[in-house]
Amino acid sequence: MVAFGGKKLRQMVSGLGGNSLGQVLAAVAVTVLVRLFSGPGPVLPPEAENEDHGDGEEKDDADESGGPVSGKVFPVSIRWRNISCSLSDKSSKSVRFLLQNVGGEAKPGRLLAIMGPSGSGKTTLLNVLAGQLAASPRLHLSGLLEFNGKPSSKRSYKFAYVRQEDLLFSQLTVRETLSLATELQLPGISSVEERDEYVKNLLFKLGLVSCADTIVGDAKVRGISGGEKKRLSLACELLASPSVIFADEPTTGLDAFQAEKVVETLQQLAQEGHTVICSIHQPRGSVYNKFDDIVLLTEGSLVYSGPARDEPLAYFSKFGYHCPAHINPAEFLADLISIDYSSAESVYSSQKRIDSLVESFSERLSPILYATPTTKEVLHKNGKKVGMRTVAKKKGGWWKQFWLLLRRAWMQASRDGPTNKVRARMSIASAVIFGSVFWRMGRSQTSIQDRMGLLQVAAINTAMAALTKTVGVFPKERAIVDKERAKGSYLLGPYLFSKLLAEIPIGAAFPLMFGAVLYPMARLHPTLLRFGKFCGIVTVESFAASAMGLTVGAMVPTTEAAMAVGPSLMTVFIVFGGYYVNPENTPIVFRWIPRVSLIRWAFQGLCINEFSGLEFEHQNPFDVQTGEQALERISFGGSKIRDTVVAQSKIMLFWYCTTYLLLEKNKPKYQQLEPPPVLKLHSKLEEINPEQDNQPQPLEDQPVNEVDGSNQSDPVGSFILEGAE
Ligand SMILES: Nc1ncnc2c1ncn2[C@@H]1O[C@H](COP(=O)(O)OP(=O)(O)OP(=O)(O)O)[C@@H](O)[C@H]1O
Repeated sequence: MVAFGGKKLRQMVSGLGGNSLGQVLAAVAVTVLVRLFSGPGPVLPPEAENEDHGDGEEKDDADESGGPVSGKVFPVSIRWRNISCSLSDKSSKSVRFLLQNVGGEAKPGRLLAIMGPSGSGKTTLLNVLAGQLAASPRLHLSGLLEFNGKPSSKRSYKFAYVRQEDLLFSQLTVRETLSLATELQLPGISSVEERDEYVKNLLFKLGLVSCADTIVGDAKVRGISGGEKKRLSLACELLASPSVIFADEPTTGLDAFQAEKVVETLQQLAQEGHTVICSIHQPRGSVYNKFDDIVLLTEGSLVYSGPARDEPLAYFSKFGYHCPAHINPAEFLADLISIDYSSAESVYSSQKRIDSLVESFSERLSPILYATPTTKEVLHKNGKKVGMRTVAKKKGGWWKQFWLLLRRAWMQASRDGPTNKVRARMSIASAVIFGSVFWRMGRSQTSIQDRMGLLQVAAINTAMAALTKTVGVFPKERAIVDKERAKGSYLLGPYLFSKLLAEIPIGAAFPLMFGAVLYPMARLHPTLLRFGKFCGIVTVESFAASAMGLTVGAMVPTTEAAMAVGPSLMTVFIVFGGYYVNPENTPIVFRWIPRVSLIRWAFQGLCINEFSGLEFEHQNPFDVQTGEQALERISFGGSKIRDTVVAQSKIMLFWYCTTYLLLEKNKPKYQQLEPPPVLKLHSKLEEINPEQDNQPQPLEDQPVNEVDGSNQSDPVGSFILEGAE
């Protein structure tokens, strides 16, 4: 093992001149500064805030739904009752209700908006309905949820979940995004012409024709607009032929025009037979008028659930709250159910008003009768047609997936000009700075330590550059991949393998640039073969560091966490990088680290490449005369460059396998929906008063599940659910 640490290092420093250590420290400091000031990190897809993944769907039900372009949709009604979601705080032993006894209904052909002030529970309810509420031991979720009269555990329909953040590859054009998604998700469309036609129809349907050949873009390169991104996300989701479309705040961050276009698209999809549910904060009047139904939430409680437009205004006017003429009803409703924090009295009075509205509505267990219930005829009509035009859902084979993903990964990596420019500038800048610090090293005794110092910082710089690039990008890309894999678009193997291959040419370019500038400047061992080996060693090290970055990105949920974990982990490998500490002098538990440190192996390879065959000027008999003697002093004598390559390959393989296993294991988990306490349910059912004004139908009378003809209103039996997936 390395014997060149601790005391020997001090001896060397004093023996070979203190300047060398100063140079090393200066070079390390420069590395850090270059990293800090070399501009923003690379960006792949647009920023992802919620790491909530996986658009769930029933994969075995492909034949039930028509293709998105055909317009034939399998109709699905959703009903929910007594949905409560509580969050327990162990420290204070308190329980906070995020949702309390919420009920409602969404029907095919109708656009339902979940509205309410910020923090009222809109997203929570949407996630519950989609079975996508992230699992947490602090959460407790109970209630009744059924789809076409069947418990949610037995649902057999497809749904799309359009998230607030748009998870798209930034360097692909709109057409390429859809075309690749079609190839991956619908391999049944085999001919290019057919696929182009399919994509063309989708572009037309979603109003994306004018931007079809524009790249999606990101924070660095302007691409399509926010509204277009949202519609592209919708288009990608429609490929799965969903019956139900969930959209979480689809208008957030959009200007009024774009917001209206997005809601118009949702309305159009609803009119084609999809059941569309979206959460929305405070829509403008023209947007509000596009909703067929609304659910109004405040502080997790229901204030109104039923038809939109004039009905809620009529309902609230019964309590003396009249919407003034020419006022946006959405604004009126938002004001009505928001707490006014302007003064103590206003807080008290608005809270009182909200409490009484919640209480009034809770007295009606079932929501107000929907204006245009879907008839049996419509459901059967649509139901019969589906399947005929369904595109075969059999996924393409391993190699087909691999080639498609390789194409996509290559387009993403090679077109990302700003990121590649930043990386190239960073590589050249660090090489120039190190080259200047270690300018034209001679063959004096002091140059031995200079050389070692330079090779160590070169190994550190290469590893850190590759690691930071990967951890900065991969968590975001993982969100897209998780989403696509949840749809069953492809397997993990082809994805990882294609990513590895696509990134080889670009990943190799930067260490090569670094080596090409640094090598002559520092006047390292001056033969072409040694130069080639130097570049080869740093390139292999760079790939090993990238592989480690993938593992970190697969292990933690966000880019920020990966940025914290990755460099910290690398610091351990730097400490045991072969230069700073002799592992023999460390506690036994740490002595294995150098064997797995990619920095140490790179350093060892670079030292062997540099020192073997070199001769140094010497005056004293104890001076180092040859490179081999210098290698002996750091315990690298007798080692070969091949050892480095083999060890780095093993390290790389280890990190790739770990990434694979982590990605397989770290699938998102969702909160289970438990049935509400039976007694509570019974007592609530007994409270139903069919005589009440505006009273919705009692559960027994509600027309649901016309598709299979069964009576879905079985008040207890069919309501006992096992919860979302
Ligand atoms: N897993 C969770 N852990 C802790 N608090 C949570 C969790 N999920 C939701 N909340 C809290 O529940 C409340 C409702 O959140 P939710 O995101 O559903 O509100 P929202 O109406 O969608 O708000 P906004 O319009 O601001 O997005 C918030 O106060 C939120 O902090």
